[in-house]
Amino acid sequence: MVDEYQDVSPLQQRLLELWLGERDDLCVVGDASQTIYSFTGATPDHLLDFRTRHPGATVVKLVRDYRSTPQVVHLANGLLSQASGRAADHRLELVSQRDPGPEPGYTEYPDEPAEAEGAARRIRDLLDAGVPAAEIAVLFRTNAQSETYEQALADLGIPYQLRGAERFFDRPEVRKAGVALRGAARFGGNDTLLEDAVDLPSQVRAVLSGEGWTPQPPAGSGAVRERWESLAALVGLAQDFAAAQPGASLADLVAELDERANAQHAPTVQGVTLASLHSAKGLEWDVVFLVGVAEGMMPITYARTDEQIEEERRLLYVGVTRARERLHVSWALSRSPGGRPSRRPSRFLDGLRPGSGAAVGRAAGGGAGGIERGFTGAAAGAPLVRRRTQRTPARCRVCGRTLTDAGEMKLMRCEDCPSDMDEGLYERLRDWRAVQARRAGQPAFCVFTDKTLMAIAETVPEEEGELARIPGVGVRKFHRYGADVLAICAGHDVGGDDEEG
Ligand SMILES: Nc1ncnc2c1ncn2[C@@H]1O[C@H](COP(=O)(O)OP(=O)(O)OP(=O)(O)O)[C@@H](O)[C@H]1O
Repeated sequence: MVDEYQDVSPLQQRLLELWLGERDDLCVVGDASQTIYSFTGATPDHLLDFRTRHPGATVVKLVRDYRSTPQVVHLANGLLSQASGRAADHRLELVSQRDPGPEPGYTEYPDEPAEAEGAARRIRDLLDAGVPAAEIAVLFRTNAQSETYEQALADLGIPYQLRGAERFFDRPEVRKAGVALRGAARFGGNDTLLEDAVDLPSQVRAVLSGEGWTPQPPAGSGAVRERWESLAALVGLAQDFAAAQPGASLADLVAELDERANAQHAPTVQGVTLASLHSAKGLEWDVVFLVGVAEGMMPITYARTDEQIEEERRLLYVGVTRARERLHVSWALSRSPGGRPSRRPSRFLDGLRPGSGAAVGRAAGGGAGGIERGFTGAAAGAPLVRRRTQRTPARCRVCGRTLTDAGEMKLMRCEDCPSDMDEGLYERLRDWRAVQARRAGQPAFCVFTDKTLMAIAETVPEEEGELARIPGVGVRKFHRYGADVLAICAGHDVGGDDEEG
């Protein structure tokens, strides 16, 4: 008995033949529309030619779909109706056996971090409504996309597990890059590598060039490309960090990476699944978020030939058919906050998502609703000013001087300008922080650094917007600790006792 027979390689087929010998005692199960491993040499031809090789074989077409709602199946059928090539000639129109459910949702975001935060917020709502974390998955095209989602989930305190890949900061190339960046930060100006690097992103690019990063991606897919994508994700992180914290040094970036790695390493019990589309094969969840469904990612840029494009379509089909009840499809118009909104939603959704032009094949039609515009921060109702989008120069709130030192920016004043800190409040915040850190099993600075606590004790924020604007209070910390901090600032006792459990 062979499952996933559409994806057997010539070697596996040969092994099967050797096992079988002269016998015909064989059953194979497969779906040519789910062929997604052609790049490893696998081919659906063994499945499609089975009847020729075994003329006496009985063919059973399984068209009843017991997994997904009619709405999800409708989209899956719509995707395949536009497919071409040999596999598509053998496609089946699935018929859902389940009760109706919600229409798939489509959300467009201005940038990738906003998309990840949007998905994380929806997941938070689902968890609060009682959906088990194990019934939710976020599926993406490349493993390098995981970091943004790992961070967004960690920001909201949502446990997650990665499937088919190591956590971003555990990957060998990311660890090695971290060591190199740490070394360069320590040597600072004495490092000859950094001689020509004028700003933080170019310093990072210079250091990572020694680790295999190149301005252009390597040709093709596979492990080399995956490693490059990880390094490119680090370069992207450095660019975003430098844009949000003008004047930040390499050492500040290393501290930020450490903080992210710590936050993402919270122990998980049962979590939301983060997986690439390839490693989601054969699995299913009640709720599936298909993210990054934009041209360039889906189909991926290096898919050039018609066959490669068709394989990308099948990959999306695999993703759609993982959802039992709820499916959220999203994409971002630019990679980074403030970037040029040059991306467009995947061509595979043409004619299928509301508001898109007519499809080449039969449109899936149906489905009320439209595309949501996903925003973050204030636009989403939360009074957040996101660190990453902060563009105006930071100024000392005592003397007005432009601040360039990261520590001073956190304090929101020059180190030597007089502090008007409420000492009592500062102490109460420190006590509260110690309790939070113990509960989370993390060092205190992972909750808030001393500088951020000082800035809070000097500002004494009275409302959410004021707190959110304090550097060091990112989205994750705002959501996690904002209510407590505001209550402490208002003089309330938030129960700092460290009860177990
Ligand atoms: N006859 C049935 N009655 C009720 N539920 C069924 C029946 N057959 C399958 N299911 C359910 O449908 C879902 C999908 O089944 P299964 O995983 O076997 O499908 P599959 O064809 O292998 O899917 P894929 O290849 O797309 O991963 C599972 O949750 C399974 O329990």
